[in-house]
Order: sequence, then structure tokens, then C-alpha cells
Amino acid sequence: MTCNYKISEKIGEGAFSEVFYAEHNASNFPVALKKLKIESLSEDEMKSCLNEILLLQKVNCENVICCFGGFKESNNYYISLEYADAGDLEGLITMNRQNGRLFSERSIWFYFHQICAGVKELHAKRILHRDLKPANIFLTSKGKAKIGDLGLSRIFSLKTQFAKSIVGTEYYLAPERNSQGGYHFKSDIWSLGCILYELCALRSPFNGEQQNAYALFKRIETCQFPPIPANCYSRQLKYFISSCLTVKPANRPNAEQAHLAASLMNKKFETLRLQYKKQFGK
Ligand SMILES: Nc1ncnc2c1ncn2[C@@H]1O[C@H](COP(=O)(O)OP(=O)(O)OP(=O)(O)O)[C@@H](O)[C@H]1O
Repeated sequence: MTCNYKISEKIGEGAFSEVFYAEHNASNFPVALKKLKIESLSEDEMKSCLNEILLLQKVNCENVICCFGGFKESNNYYISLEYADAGDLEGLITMNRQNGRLFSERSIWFYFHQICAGVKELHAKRILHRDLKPANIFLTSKGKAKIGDLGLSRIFSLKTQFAKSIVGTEYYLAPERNSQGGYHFKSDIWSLGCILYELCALRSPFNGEQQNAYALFKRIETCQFPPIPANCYSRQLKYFISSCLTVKPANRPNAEQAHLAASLMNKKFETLRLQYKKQFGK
């Protein structure tokens, strides 16, 4: 695949890539083109990267950013991804925090059940995300939430962990990541719990004021987090958070169970909304 895209402005940058908005030459179809900083990859990492792209192309789910493929051009390697035109969940959470506005429970389940659908699909394909967090949940103007930045995080994980220990954003890591337990499917479920908590509290559960890495690991290991705002959210929502944020991975739900429960809650709140609209006309 050669470069069939008109590349426009840079829309973002990560530790190992720059991302550009681009349009397919023939169809004008918009994509996010991720240009990998190849110099930061060894030959083996590059090989894993290519394998990963093949794997990602097999994922077909409306709640996961689609990977169209990769190509090399003039010593640069690009990955072509579905373009999300409405920012990411972190941006939305920040906006609510700045405006002093909480998400309604209906919006929380609306986004969260979609995120669970994406994780369910990845886990069904035996793919771990490893870096689920609001910044990696992309949004579209049609109201879709899509999990992005996956797969590559597997290759970059060691390097990224190093990068993150510098900037200190390990708030979403499961306790077993800090021990011999290693990372597995239930670690992604822990991260789901962190995201659900953050949608309610507008801050991550383990993001304490002025804490060092040791204090953070301790809080994660002992599962200490402040309660979500009182009297705003249902018992089921609080239960969902605590079942994901459980130190023993075996006690957390799997992705299928999480998706089922979140979809039922979404349906319940959507029905309530429709009933309200019928009664009051708004
Ligand atoms: N599919 C996409 N659609 C729209 N914007 C995107 C897409 N993918 C990435 N971006 C934008 O590009 C930015 C950088 O993304 P990238 O994946 O390179 O790095 P990151 O995930 O932010 O950081 P790091 O890789 O260091 O963890 C994102 O924050 C986002 O603004």
C-alpha cells in the first residue's frame, strides 16, 4: 500500500507517533494517519508492529477504531485509522469538570455500554488493550464511543511505561500489574472500573493530590478511592464500579458480563428518557 492520502494538519502527538488528519485520494474518506517514530523502534518491534496491524484489521466492531492498514513511505511508517471527529472522553470529562457539571446517569451508561461492547469484541478476539483510559476512548459526532490506541500499546508498553513513569499517568493500571501477576483480560476490566468511576466523579479514582509513585501503587493495591458524588447515581452503578475495582482479578466480571450489565442499564435509562419525553414532550 503506498500513500493514497492527502495529508492535512497534524491533530496530535504521542510518545511514539504523530497523528495527521488525511483524506483518501479517490474517495475523500477521512482517516487519522498515525506516523510512527520509527527511529524509536528496533527491528523486532517493527515486526511485531506489522503483525499487530494485521491482527487489528481483523477487528470489526463499531466501538473499536477501525484499522485500515499500514504502509511505508520515504522511511516513514504510517497506520491508517478510522477518524473520530468529536475528540475523546478525557476531553468531555475535563469540560464537565471545568463547567462544574456532572454527567447524567443516562449519559454514563450510554457511553459506558459502548466501551464495554468494544472490550468484549477485543477480548473475544483474544486481544488485550492494556491501556484503557478516557484519553483512548474516541468520540464521533454521531454519538459513538470507540476504543482506540490499542494493540500498539502492547508493543510500546515497556517503553510507554517508562515514558509514563515520567509524566505520572499510571492511574488506570490494575494492582496485578505492579506485582508478579502480570497483565491479563481482567486487568482491562479494572481499567473499565476506573473509567466508570471517572465518568461519575470527574477524576480518576487513584489520582490523589501530590502523590508519588509509591503512594499511588499503595492506593491501587489497597483499592482506596474516595466515594463518588452522593445521591446522584444508582446502587447498580456503585456496585458495578466496586465489582471491577476489586483487587482479586477472579472476582471481577468478564467483558461479556460487563457488557450485558451495562447494556441493560443503558436500556433502562433510555426507556425512562423516552417515557419522560412522551409525558412532558422534551
Ligand atoms: N483515530 C483518531 N481519530 C482522531 N484523532 C486521533 C485518532 N488517533 C489519535 N488521534 C489524536 O492524536 C493524538 C495522539 O495520539 P497517539 O495515539 O499518537 O498518542 P497518545 O495515545 O495520545 O499518546 P501515547 O501514544 O504516548 O500514549 C490523540 O490524543 C488524538 O488527539
